[in-house]
Amino acid sequence: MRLDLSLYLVTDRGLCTVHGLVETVMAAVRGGVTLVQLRDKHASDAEMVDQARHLKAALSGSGVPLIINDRLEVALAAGADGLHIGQDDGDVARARAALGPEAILGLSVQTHDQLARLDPAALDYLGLGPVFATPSKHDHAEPLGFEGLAALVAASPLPSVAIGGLKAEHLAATRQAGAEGLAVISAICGTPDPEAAARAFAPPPRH
Ligand SMILES: Cc1ncc(COP(=O)(O)OP(=O)(O)O)c(N)n1
Ligand SMILES: Cc1nc(C(=O)O)sc1CCOP(=O)(O)O
Ligand SMILES: [Mg+2]
Repeated sequence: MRLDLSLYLVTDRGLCTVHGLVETVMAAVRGGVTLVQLRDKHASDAEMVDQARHLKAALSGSGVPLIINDRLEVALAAGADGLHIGQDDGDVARARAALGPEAILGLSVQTHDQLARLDPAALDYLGLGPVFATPSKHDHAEPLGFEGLAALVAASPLPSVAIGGLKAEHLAATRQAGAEGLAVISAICGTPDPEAAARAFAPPPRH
């Protein structure tokens, strides 16, 4: 499946109180989300496989891939399109070997040391952040700001999305920093109209 990092929705079931998880995601896809990550820190593996299967069915035919956060076994069991792991979430080479060459595999990076150590051949994209402090991830690293983001993007061997406290008003600065896209939770999940919230991230028309 084609990897378009423009607008990456990372889910938080606890914030999808108005429409529920699947309807929130599908509204956001209608609004322009290009990639979806199922992230649930509280669900059991079985619950997450169930959520992933429902999402996968709903996304079928949309061309939008479903990525699983953290849990390789869930990604495999649900037949998801890929996996996103952080620095402490397991071995990239093992994940690639288990998922196969066609799956999408993303890695979180916060520092230049981490960039220098990664194996680009095993990965498809990087999640760089946090740009800003955010209540959506309690254990996040020191915020990068746009200058720090630009320095990481410049040194990155792979396409990247920026993450952490990003809103639609940050689209231009994020692109200016060189990231291919923005990954967001609360700017879409926590809103009463996820379709409109996603649409707000559309780039302005070119003249
Ligand atoms: C696109 C994207 N980028 C970064 C992250 C953060 O991953 P990680 O550092 O493993 O933190 P958790 O999300 O697991 O709390 C991400 N999920 N997605
Ligand atoms: C899941 C996640 N990872 C981050 C990182 O810095 O790696 S920040 C983050 C939370 C992003 O949520 P929001 O868009 O609501 O700020
Ligand atoms: Mg993780």
